[in-house]
Amino acid sequence: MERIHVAVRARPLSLEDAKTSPWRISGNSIFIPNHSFKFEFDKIFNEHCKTVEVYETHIKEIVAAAVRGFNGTVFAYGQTNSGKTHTMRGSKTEPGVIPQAVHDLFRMIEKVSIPLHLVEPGYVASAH
Ligand SMILES: Nc1ncnc2c1ncn2[C@@H]1O[C@H](COP(=O)(O)OP(=O)(O)OP(=O)(O)O)[C@@H](O)[C@H]1O
Repeated sequence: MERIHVAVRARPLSLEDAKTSPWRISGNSIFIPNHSFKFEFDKIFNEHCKTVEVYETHIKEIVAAAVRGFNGTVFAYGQTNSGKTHTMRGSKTEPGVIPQAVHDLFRMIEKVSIPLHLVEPGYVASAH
């Protein structure tokens, strides 16, 4: 995996927004029809994707690498209401990547033979 991986997650639009949003997704690109620009990303998850897919695609391996001693960071960036909390924290019905990572982390720790691990959880949310 590349050292830095940039993925976009599109969230479902309201009916009103869907009428006016000019943006279209094609593969891993976002564009406005009849305009020359096109923005390419490592991965685009469309509005139908579930958080588990986001987690399984890129984040699970970062958690696994952390257990092997590698540093890793996952952060969500976006305008207000774009779905950062939905993706990171989630809900009971659709857990976010944080609860999925914590679950996996302890499952992986149980399996390795090193007797002692120190887990120091932290969570930072910033609004500017
Ligand atoms: N992929 C999604 N599927 C369904 N609903 C979503 C999705 N992403 C976000 N939402 C809903 O959209 C609303 C805004 O999402 P959320 O609170 O996660 O945004 P945010 O980026 O954390 O906003 P803020 O920066 O203002 O805290 C919430 O009601 C959330 O449940």
